[in-house]
Amino acid sequence: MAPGVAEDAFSGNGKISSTGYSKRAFVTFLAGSGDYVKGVVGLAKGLRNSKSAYPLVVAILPDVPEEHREVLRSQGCIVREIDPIYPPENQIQFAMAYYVINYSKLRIWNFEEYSKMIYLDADIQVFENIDHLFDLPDGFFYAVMDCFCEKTWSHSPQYSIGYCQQRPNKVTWPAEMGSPPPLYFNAGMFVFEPSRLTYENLLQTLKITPPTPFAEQDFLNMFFQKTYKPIPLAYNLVVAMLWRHPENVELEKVKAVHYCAAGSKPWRYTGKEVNMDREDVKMLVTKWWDIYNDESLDFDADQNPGAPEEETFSKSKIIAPMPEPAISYIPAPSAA
Ligand SMILES: O=c1ccn([C@@H]2O[C@H](COP(=O)(O)OP(=O)(O)O[C@H]3O[C@H](CO)[C@H](O)[C@H](O)[C@H]3O)[C@@H](O)[C@H]2O)c(=O)[nH]1
Ligand SMILES: O[C@H]1[C@H](O)[C@@H](O)[C@H](O)[C@@H](O)[C@H]1O
Ligand SMILES: [Mn+2]
Repeated sequence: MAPGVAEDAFSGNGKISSTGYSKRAFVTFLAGSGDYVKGVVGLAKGLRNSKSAYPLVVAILPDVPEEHREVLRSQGCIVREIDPIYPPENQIQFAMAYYVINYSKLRIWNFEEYSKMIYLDADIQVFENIDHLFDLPDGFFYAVMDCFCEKTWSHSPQYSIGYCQQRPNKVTWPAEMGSPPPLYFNAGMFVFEPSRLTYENLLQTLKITPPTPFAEQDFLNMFFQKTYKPIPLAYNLVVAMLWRHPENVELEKVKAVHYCAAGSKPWRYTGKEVNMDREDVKMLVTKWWDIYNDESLDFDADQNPGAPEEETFSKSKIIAPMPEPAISYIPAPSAA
């Protein structure tokens, strides 16, 4: 059990409380005209398959084409356009060049019509109901601890000495390197409370925070360091855990899988990249496709009168404009 979280917080059955229904939602993020829209469609269907009681909001950047917005609406998603957010200019190299667009995710703290949300990357699939996470006590930031062993971490001191918080006693943190790094979460999945105050604080803090390799993931880790509470790996199985820390993985208990390792995105999967020929990876990719291709999981507007919301409401209609920071920006590359 993750430190700091009561066992019974994970035994909920996903029932809707009479007051909480409209104030809770899942939220994902979509940028560009590429194939991540498939991930969002898969996720919407996966949430339906898991009998979730809550809708999926898709925070989209202006560069998402109208056909893709229409596909998302036809799958029951609530489409919300957001303006991009850029970090202060800096010469830093992101672990992946496109991570820069992920700072725009900070806009979801401004979705104040929801009291609690669960953020999921578009390359996550939910295989079992996780609605009970909405019942976790307010006031904390919940997410799954990351692993530092993949090459994407090669820039870090953790990677250079072979230290990973997933097995902190194998290589211990050397005293001469100071105190060990604080617990670090993967920002592909987290439970949070939208709040105007937090949102403004995030944007103000970003203005004075130089970008770092994991972009908004590093930033959120810094910002929520004191309120972060780890939750079990089953809520965001970063696929590399299968070969880096198999002793920590109980595959049959996994509820959400994060296809983030190189070559593992199901809609791009070829099986050729390193580790991609593993049987467990093939099985998880097949399970993703089974949901994506299952027509019985398509949204049925007749069964859901009134949903999804008719209109794609843009930020300008519902949110008072946020002044842009008076600093120079790194231009965002078009999304991969
Ligand atoms: O062209 C793109 C690229 C990304 N995305 C969105 O951005 C998310 C993040 O991208 P990836 O899933 O490809 O990235 P990783 O899983 O490797 O990224 C991890 O590190 C990132 C650092 O910026 C973010 O924190 C991200 O949430 C976290 O899971 C996607 O799921 C998707 O929702 C798009 O919509 N279009
Ligand atoms: O967010 C990143 C990303 O998901 C990478 O693919 C993974 O290797 C890292 O551990 C993680 O920090
Ligand atoms: Mn991801």
